[in-house]
Amino acid sequence: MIDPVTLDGQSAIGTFDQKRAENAIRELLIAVGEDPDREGLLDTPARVARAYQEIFAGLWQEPEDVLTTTFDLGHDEMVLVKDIEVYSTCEHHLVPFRGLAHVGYIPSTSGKITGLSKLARLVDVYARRPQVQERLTSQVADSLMRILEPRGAIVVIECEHMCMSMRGIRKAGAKTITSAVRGQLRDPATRAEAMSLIIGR
Ligand SMILES: Nc1nc2c(ncn2[C@@H]2O[C@H](COP(=O)(O)OP(=O)(O)OP(=O)(O)O)[C@@H](O)[C@H]2O)c(=O)[nH]1
Ligand SMILES: [Zn+2]
Repeated sequence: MIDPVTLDGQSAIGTFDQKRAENAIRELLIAVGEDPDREGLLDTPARVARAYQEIFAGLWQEPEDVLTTTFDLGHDEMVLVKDIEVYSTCEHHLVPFRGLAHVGYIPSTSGKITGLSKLARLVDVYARRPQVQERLTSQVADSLMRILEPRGAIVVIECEHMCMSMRGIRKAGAKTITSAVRGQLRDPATRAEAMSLIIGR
């Protein structure tokens, strides 16, 4: 048994094992009644394993890896990046959920801010793990608060879960909306301002 390492409340065993993933996909194909030796499936286990390495790349990253560039611009009002594409994987069914993330924060009084693209990279670090939407949302907010030390942060994520549309209850189009609000953004007026920026399309 390999000791797991803990990453923000999630655990991982630390490395991606391509051969093990390939064997597992081959076994899965047999289990569903397929023939993994037919021509069209010969390269599939290796291909799927590589795809999983990409889809779960966030397991080998820390938020500190992406929230590197910070500037002291002296801007101490809200910064909000909205409509960030999110692709993640439901940890219950290992099928995708996808949608949009909106990430905002009020910089510290010193005006410590990060590059705009880094907010989208931060979402990716956590989205590229086996996830539930609630945890993804709070991990993004909590790591922003920890690393940038802003006065407040808000993260709103809206996604369609394929486990609810392509199987199970089969309700295509249903959207799940989650939010995590920290610090001064909990103040009703500030929160309302952020929400109106997010909702106003
Ligand atoms: N809270 C939460 N639930 C999720 C998320 N992704 C999937 N789920 C739910 O996880 C639950 C798992 O329920 P189970 O009863 O164990 O699994 P199941 O029999 O496959 O459930 P059904 O999807 O209802 O067929 C389902 O209700 C999913 O909709 C998520 O990000 N957050
Ligand atoms: Zn699911």
